[in-house]
Amino acid sequence: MSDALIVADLAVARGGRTLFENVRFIARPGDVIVVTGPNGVGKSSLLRVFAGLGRIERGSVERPGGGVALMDEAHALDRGATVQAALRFWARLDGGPDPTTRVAAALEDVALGDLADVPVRLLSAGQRRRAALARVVASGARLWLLDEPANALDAAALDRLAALVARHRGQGGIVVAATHQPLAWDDVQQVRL
Ligand SMILES: Nc1ncnc2c1ncn2[C@@H]1O[C@H](COP(=O)(O)OP(=O)(O)OP(=O)(O)O)[C@@H](O)[C@H]1O
Repeated sequence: MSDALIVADLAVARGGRTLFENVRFIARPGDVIVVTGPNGVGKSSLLRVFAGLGRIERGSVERPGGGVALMDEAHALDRGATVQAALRFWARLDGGPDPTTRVAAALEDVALGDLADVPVRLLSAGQRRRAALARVVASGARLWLLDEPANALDAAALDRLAALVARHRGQGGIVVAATHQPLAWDDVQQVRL
């Protein structure tokens, strides 16, 4: 297994229809890929394939070693649990040492430390998105797959997201983000579907 995400001549279908084809790129440690395109073109489907959750019609995807974390609506936090309990559940599933410490640090990273004991169902839309980002941060995975990470975020939260992405790439991480919003991140590769 290499340390890069290698995508070769990829085509993905859903419901018997080819969504896109001929997607190819290589993302090495420190690289950020921003995927754009109109509604329904298949951005979320592409991230699911990178996470190993979707079917490939043609081509290939080679994932880097070091784990994958997908932030999307399907990986919602337990609405009845407190923020920290919901995150610890995922941190334990993701594996690695000391989930409690990792979750506490990730909550500080997204400025949700003060809401650690609040039930997930009481969070605002932007706070929920920050909690979902904390799940990805706490996972310790090398490859972050972020589906619409900027949705519902205010200016301060957008700055923190950018800083966390910069820190992750500085540590040799790889980020693939699907977005409708312009992301003010430096030095990214664009993939348009
Ligand atoms: N489970 C499914 N079975 C069949 N088709 C599906 C399924 N899930 C999604 N699709 C279809 O696949 C296509 C791509 O959906 P996807 O969510 O990947 O697009 P997207 O580019 O992320 O869209 P958006 O910008 O609206 O978030 C859509 O036409 C959608 O209807």
